[in-house]
Amino acid sequence: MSKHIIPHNYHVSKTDRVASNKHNSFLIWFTGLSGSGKSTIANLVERNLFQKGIKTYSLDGDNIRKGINNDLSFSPEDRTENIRRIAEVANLMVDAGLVVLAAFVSPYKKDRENIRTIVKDVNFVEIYINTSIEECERRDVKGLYKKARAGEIKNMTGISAPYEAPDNPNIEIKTENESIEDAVKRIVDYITPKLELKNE
Ligand SMILES: Nc1ncnc2c1ncn2[C@@H]1O[C@H](COP(=O)(O)OS(=O)(=O)O)[C@@H](OP(=O)(O)O)[C@H]1O
Ligand SMILES: Nc1ncnc2c1ncn2[C@@H]1O[C@H](COP(=O)(O)OP(=O)(O)O)[C@@H](O)[C@H]1O
Repeated sequence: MSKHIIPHNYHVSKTDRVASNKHNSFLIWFTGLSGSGKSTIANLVERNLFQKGIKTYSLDGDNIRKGINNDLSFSPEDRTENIRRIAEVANLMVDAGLVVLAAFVSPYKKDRENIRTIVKDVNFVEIYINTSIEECERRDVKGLYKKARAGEIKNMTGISAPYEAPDNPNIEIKTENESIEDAVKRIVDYITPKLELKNE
């Protein structure tokens, strides 16, 4: 090492940040079809945590695909790059001491495995919002399925592009059988012990 490169002795570490926040930081990842309920459930989980004083931040299509990833389409390659960049951004936020909630279709298993590698297994909670394509199409929250059926949208997940369901998610929510409130409670109950700092 050159004598001109002085090590940073006063670096603020992740350990310092989580100690200051008084809770652990990690990434809660919601995957599922468009209209499955990812954003609805993630937003309510975030509100619940935020009201308890947890430092949180949500990443979703609105703040990512309109910003840092506005150069990406819905081709398989671009979805892979979309998820990789989101995982890298989330990793920085976890390092900054935040509980990050990310809601993305993320249809490919290999891309979700890559998130696990980027943020490290212990920092990753995978939640599968399992709603059938028939129900998502019935809800058609944004009118996208109608457009996909009319051939106006190509590569629509569940219609003309695949969705690879997780084999072993930390939590699976079947929204056709479970209310929004019950799903939020189940997720918050799962997360709460993970927030606790050990060796205090
Ligand atoms: N072709 C196609 N397939 C799936 N979804 C589409 C498509 N085109 C646009 N949209 C809208 O974009 C949102 C999905 O973006 P994501 O970044 O989550 O997708 S991915 O993870 O890269 O697959 C998704 O948002 P959500 O409905 O919130 O899931 C859709 O509203
Ligand atoms: N049990 C449930 N869990 C989540 N959403 C539900 C449920 N039942 C009905 N919905 C409705 O389904 C829609 C899901 O939309 P949204 O959360 O935007 O999905 P996504 O973010 O996956 O595209 C919302 O209108 C929501 O009110």
